[in-house]
Amino acid sequence: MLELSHVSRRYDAVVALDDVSLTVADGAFLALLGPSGCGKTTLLRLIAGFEKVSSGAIAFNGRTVAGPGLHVPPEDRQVAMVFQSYALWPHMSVAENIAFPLSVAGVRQGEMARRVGEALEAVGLAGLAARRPEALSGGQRQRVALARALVQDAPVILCDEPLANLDIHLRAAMLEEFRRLHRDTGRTFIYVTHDQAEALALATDVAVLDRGRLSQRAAPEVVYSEPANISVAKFVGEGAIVDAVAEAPPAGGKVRVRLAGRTPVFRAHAGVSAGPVHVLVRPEAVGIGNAFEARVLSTIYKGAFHTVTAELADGQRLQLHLPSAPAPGTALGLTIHDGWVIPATAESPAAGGGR
Ligand SMILES: Nc1ncnc2c1ncn2[C@@H]1O[C@H](COP(=O)(O)OP(=O)(O)OP(=O)(O)O)[C@@H](O)[C@H]1O
Repeated sequence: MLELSHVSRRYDAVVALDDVSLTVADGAFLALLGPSGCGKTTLLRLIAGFEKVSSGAIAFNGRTVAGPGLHVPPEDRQVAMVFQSYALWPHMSVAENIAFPLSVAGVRQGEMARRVGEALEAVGLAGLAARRPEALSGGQRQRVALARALVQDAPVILCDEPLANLDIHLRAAMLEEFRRLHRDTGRTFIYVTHDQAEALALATDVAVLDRGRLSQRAAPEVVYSEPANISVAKFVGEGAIVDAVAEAPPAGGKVRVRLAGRTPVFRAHAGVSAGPVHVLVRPEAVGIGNAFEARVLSTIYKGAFHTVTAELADGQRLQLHLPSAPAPGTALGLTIHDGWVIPATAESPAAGGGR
């Protein structure tokens, strides 16, 4: 188990990470998610040991590796890292690149050859052992980097946006690859991404960072359907955040709100009290019905459906998916099947609520 306790990292006046505590169970796939500059890479580099904590502590299986006056170097932490840039040696073959960490660790030739062979097999590159990185595609290079991480037998694999440089088709194939390797190897993966679809697809746990602080750490389904605050709600998934007024504190996890002249009942965050609230409404929770009068503002063709932005009577906007595109200005009757009520904060939703 990996445990971070009150970890902060400052660079002069910049607070890159602010009092982050979290635990990662053995065999988990934790996605670190958040907007650019929120501290994801810093957190990964602190775990790897490439950076020192300013305060707080990091422990692997009860052994403290970073803390006040203590900094265990990366090579003694039993972690392996996969970088966005692949970081392969251009003058070495694929096999030599993968063997490199083993030769540094003094592993014998015979065992090295066996382990390199297994790692090549695991990532589907058995036929390319003698190639140089320059003669590989981006996806193949990333597989080499992945094999070099796997070959080390480190129980924790740290991945820093490994798919960011790949085109959309390769990303999908490599997503499958990461998922399969996680399942087959039983290792713990900590995976930095700013792509929420990637995080939701791969992770057993998601940690969302916002300006250096941990906003939420939960299963992907929980982060999606019950975001802890408005920054998580805005960052993960599609949908609109609308202003409403809760009529009373929630009871049994539900609350009645006043919204655009109606009083629907929605699921509610435990921190909600009576008064102004925000409501996250996902497009799949909105359908044609007769609860809310609305008017079509715009549509975007998405292949399998059209994403329609519609304006409610009070001027707030919702999104929904429809099989065909109504013309702008068309009157629509809508129903909202589901909403997630978040306490109102100083931070107000985007103008009009839609994204
Ligand atoms: N070596 C450094 N010196 C000064 N500031 C730094 C340093 N490294 C990171 N920072 C700052 O710390 C904050 C967090 O950076 P970090 O790279 O961890 O964010 P990130 O979430 O990984 O962003 P991105 O998705 O853009 O890679 C940023 O404000 C960044 O400018």
